[in-house]
Amino acid sequence: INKASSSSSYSSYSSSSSYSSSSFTGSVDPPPSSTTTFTTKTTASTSSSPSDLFFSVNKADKKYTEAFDEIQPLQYDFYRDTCPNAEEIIRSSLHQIHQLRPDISPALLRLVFHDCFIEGCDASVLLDDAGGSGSEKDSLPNQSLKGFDIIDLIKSQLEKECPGTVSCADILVLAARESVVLAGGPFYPLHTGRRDSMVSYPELATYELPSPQDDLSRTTSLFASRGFDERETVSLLGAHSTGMIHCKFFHSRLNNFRGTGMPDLTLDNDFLNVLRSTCDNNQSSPSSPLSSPSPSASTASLPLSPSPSSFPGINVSAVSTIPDTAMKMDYEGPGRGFGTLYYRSLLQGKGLLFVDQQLTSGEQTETWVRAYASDVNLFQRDFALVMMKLSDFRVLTAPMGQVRLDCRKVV
Ligand code: HEM
Ligand SMILES: [Ca+2]
Repeated sequence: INKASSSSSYSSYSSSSSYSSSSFTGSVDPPPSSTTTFTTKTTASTSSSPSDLFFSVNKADKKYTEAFDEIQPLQYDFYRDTCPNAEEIIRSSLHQIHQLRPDISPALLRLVFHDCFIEGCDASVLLDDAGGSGSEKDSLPNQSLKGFDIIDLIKSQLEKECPGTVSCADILVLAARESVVLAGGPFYPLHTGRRDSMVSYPELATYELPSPQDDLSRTTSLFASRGFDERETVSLLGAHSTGMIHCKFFHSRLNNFRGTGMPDLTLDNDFLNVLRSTCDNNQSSPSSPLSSPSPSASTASLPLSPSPSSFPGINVSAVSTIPDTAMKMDYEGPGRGFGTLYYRSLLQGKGLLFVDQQLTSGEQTETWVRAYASDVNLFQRDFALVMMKLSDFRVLTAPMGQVRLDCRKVV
């Protein structure tokens, strides 16, 4: 397996993390109520980026010592000579697509998370099954992923402009960045020069991707094993400020939660009723009964971050452009934005997924939920930093990996 790092480097990456908040957006002060220490994030840094650190960590890794001298670092504007319009093509394509299919931006953000979490940001999630050995995209946690067709579209444009040059892994992280911006989140700088994996990891995707039913300790340990501390985990989940969620992912919380015969008691009562009526109304659709075990069965969905103050004004509208989402609910209310509302909803017991709501059950994580609920700038700054870290996680660079010509197939 052609990877530039070993799993043993995860912890070194985390514990010696020296990429600094201050190098990007100014120093990060703890919120007044916080008891967390910030030694890793506020320490002044001589390393200019997470990827620099990544390479210094791996230089010490004997397994890669021989090949290491050849391994190229990620670079700022890697395609400046070979495909100078690459980033602009990705940006403008996404803006155009967003006009027609606004559901695609959140889908791409989710896609990059599911790629980077499994063996790093190497576009492994985009590979189709070849030869019957399975693929990540067919694994259970990935069956509701969308946006593969959009990546294909962008890739085909880039292939016309500069054949065989821009990797699918770079397309994915750059597209996700645009998606964040389109959702009202922060812009963050990204280095490029990632290469694509030659392998798909269906088993890892099945067992290592977090589940919406996970409790806090499972979630924090999955993220910690990839070098993300609790603060970073809470900020990453702020991605749930945008997009849709199908009833099937939270339906078990509404009536018979974990066999208790009762709903999940951490759910706010009014909110519970809204969720019940939304999901149960849509159960009546003959083509999509919620009780069916089919993955595409439950078609009702909600914005991940509903405005808590606007339940009476829910506007339910059919969205014909989203084939696997029959209903979209638009909550209109004051203060809609990327970040703050999601965390405020959690504080009010209005998290849609159990895994989201769990963030308020731990001392450290709850501190961060409160901090982000009240300080959108803090959230946006942390979110930008953690997306940079995620996007640089365990990347492959030349001479490792390859640049695929078709994102679904190894060359
Ligand atoms: C504990 C970790 C996480 C779990 C269990 C989780 C689970 C889920 C689930 C079940 C959905 C609903 C999918 C659907 O209804 O089709 C969803 C949607 C989404 N997730 Fe996560 N997620 C996690 C973390 C993240 C992270 C770290 C990101 C990005 C940085 C992210 C981005 C998104 C986005 C943007 C959507 C909306 C997708 C759309 O509208 O198409 N998630 N997530
Ligand atoms: Ca991957």
